[in-house]
Amino acid sequence: MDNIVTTLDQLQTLKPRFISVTCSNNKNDIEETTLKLAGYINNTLNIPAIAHLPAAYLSAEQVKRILTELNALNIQQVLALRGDIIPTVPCKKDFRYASDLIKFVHIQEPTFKISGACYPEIHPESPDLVSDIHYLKQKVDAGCTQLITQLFFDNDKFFGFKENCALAGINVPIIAGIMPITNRKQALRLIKTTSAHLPKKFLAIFDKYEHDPESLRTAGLAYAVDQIVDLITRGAEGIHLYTMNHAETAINIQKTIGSLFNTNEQPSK
Ligand SMILES: NC(=O)C1=CN([C@@H]2O[C@H](COP(=O)(O)OP(=O)(O)OC[C@H]3O[C@@H](n4cnc5c(N)ncnc54)[C@H](O)[C@@H]3O)[C@@H](O)[C@H]2O)C=CC1
Ligand SMILES: Nc1nc(=O)c2c([nH]1)NC[C@@H]1CN(c3ccc(C(=O)N[C@@H](CCC(=O)O)C(=O)O)cc3)CN21
Repeated sequence: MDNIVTTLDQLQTLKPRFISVTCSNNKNDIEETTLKLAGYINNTLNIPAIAHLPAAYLSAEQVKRILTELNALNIQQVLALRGDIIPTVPCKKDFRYASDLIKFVHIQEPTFKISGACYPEIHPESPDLVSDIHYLKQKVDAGCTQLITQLFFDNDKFFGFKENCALAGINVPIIAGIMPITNRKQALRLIKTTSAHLPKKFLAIFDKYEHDPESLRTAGLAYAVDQIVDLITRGAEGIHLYTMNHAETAINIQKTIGSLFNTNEQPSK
């Protein structure tokens, strides 16, 4: 917890438009972890916080209580998720899909800004693109005010996805989720859970610096910077950095291309 607070204090100096605080379905500890940290970000650092709310394993009563606690902390933004399914643990019945949760939050707390997750390369459980976009439209119609993407390394996938969203009448801002590679093991673990296409240029970095963590970090950061410049210049509405609790990643990006962020998001975790 102390480490995270130090990281957050460093991130504050970057004045991001928001900082989101993740939460795992695995642990069932949203009140002690996510809410506490979100409260610190929102009320001590004065940076708007978005609390991740994965609800597949929560009851409506539990979500109600969490929303009340968020209100008490003066936080009115959530990332409404189903979250990762734990194969050995059956889900609760109230929020089978994120759209069920979005509807519920929208009714309970009509003033909340609700973000939803989206998948430029299709959610791994979706049978095809059409059904994925169909259910994404349902999430937006249920009350999402913005979408944040799963991490990706190939910008063309993102822009293709944005076109498909526009065709489907999905008109809310789509914030691009970028994970600068700082740690090989951690990156591989997360990439495995996504269907992210790894471009040749990206794989070359991974191969060349397999045994050189310092150079991997340097090259990974440069890759992210290149990706972000391309996203901004081609019209992305915002960038969300998955900083994995490493403030220096965001600080380095700010130093290099911070002036491009005037009209864009630049948050973390
Ligand atoms: N803290 C975070 O940032 C976390 C993010 N995640 C991400 O969240 C993902 C799952 O959550 P969400 O995207 O919110 O889930 P979601 O409910 O929007 O979608 C999950 C899957 O169900 C499908 N689906 C959605 N609504 C449906 C419906 N009514 N009928 C049939 N199928 C439907 C979707 O196309 C997708 O394949 C995980 O796979 C993971 O990538 C997971 C945990 C934490
Ligand atoms: N499938 C999936 N699940 C997620 O939870 C998730 C996504 N995708 N995509 C976007 C973000 C990124 N998230 C992340 C990414 C990394 C860590 C992480 O660094 N975890 C630590 C372990 C933390 C712990 O459990 O103590 C690690 O070392 O991997 C956590 C959440 C959550 N989100």
